Order: sequence, then structure tokens, then C-alpha cells
Amino acid sequence: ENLAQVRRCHNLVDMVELRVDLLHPSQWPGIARFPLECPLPALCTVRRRPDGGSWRAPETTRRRLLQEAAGAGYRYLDLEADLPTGAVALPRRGPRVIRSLHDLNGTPANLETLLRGLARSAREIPKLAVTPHGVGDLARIVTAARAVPAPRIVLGMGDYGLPSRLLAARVGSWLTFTSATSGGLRIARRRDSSIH
Ligand SMILES: O=C1C[C@@](O)(C(=O)O)C[C@@H](O)[C@@H]1O
Repeated sequence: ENLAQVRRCHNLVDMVELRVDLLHPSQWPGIARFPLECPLPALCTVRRRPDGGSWRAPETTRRRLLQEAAGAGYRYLDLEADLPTGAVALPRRGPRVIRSLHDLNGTPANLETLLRGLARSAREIPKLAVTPHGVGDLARIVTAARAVPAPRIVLGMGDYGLPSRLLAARVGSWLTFTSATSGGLRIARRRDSSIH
């Protein structure tokens, strides 16, 4: 089902995220096959509930699946900022880590420091997903992104976050997310918008 969705939109996006937390456990055996059959670079994410995800099983199971994904051919692996080093062992020539921090309630004061401190090595890509409550917060997200060397990912969640997604390239975010199904930003064809 996930691969069918990728095939429907593979010419509209540059990479694909598999949200393992949204899968039924009966689908977990397919996690290792996904990047091999996916026509685009794949990102594996197992999002916890406090970070906005739907993961319900124990943390040990989550780490086991992340570990499996680390050796399965994914180009990127999303690991949280509070995950202890070594909780997921990364093979040499394994995936590049996107080191993420989510704030579902607001936009922390020290955004730039947070963003700068996320990556644990030069290979990791820091990612901040926060919830702006007004244009002031939105402006702070943009300022923080621009102050930190690329590549970095910044996303505003909620209504006030929308401009940070539509203007991701302008903001300097290395990627922005869209959704192959309902429930997120719909995928637009390239150049459907004229924002530069
Ligand atoms: O971390 C993120 C960002 C996201 O939550 C969003 O708000 O677009 C979508 C998730 O799939 C992804 O893992």
C-alpha cells in the first residue's frame, strides 16, 4: 500500500518518509523491504506520541525496528534529540541521521541554540519542528534557520507554521513534508506555486 502511494507521486517529490508508527504491527516485516523497492531515497521514522506520532508499543520494540531500519538501505533515519547515543548502532555507510526535536506546544525561546546543538556529528542533519502561535514566533523560526549552517530542517506546525512549509526553500529548510494521503499538506506539482 505504501509503495503504491509512492508510485503515484514519485515524480512530485524528491524523497519519501515511511512513518512506521502509523503501520499495523502485521506490516512491520515489510519495513526492511521498503527502501529496496522504493524508487526514491527513503527516510524511516518511528514517531513517539509526545512528538506527535502514533507509536504505542514499548520503546524497546521501537529501538529494535530503528536498528533493523539502520541496516536496511534507508538513506535517512529520524532519531530524536533525547535518544541516547548507542541506542541505535549505525553501521558504517549506513543512513544519515536526521536529529529531530519536536515541540507540539510552542516555540522555545532559544531556538538558534537548540538547532545548533542538535547534530551529534557533521553527518547529522538537525531538525526542529515547533508550534508557532503568531507571526513573531514564525519570524524567530526563520531567523534561527538562517543563523545555522545548512543543511538544517525547520518546520512550523499548526496554522501559523504553514508559511514556513510553503516557503521552505526561502527559509533555508533542507526539506519540507507533504502527505501522500489526506491529513497533511497535499502534494502540489512542481511550480504549481510561484514562490521564489
Ligand atoms: O517530523 C515530521 C514532521 C511532520 O510532523 C510535519 O509536521 O510535517 C510530519 C512527520 O511525518 C515528520 O516525521
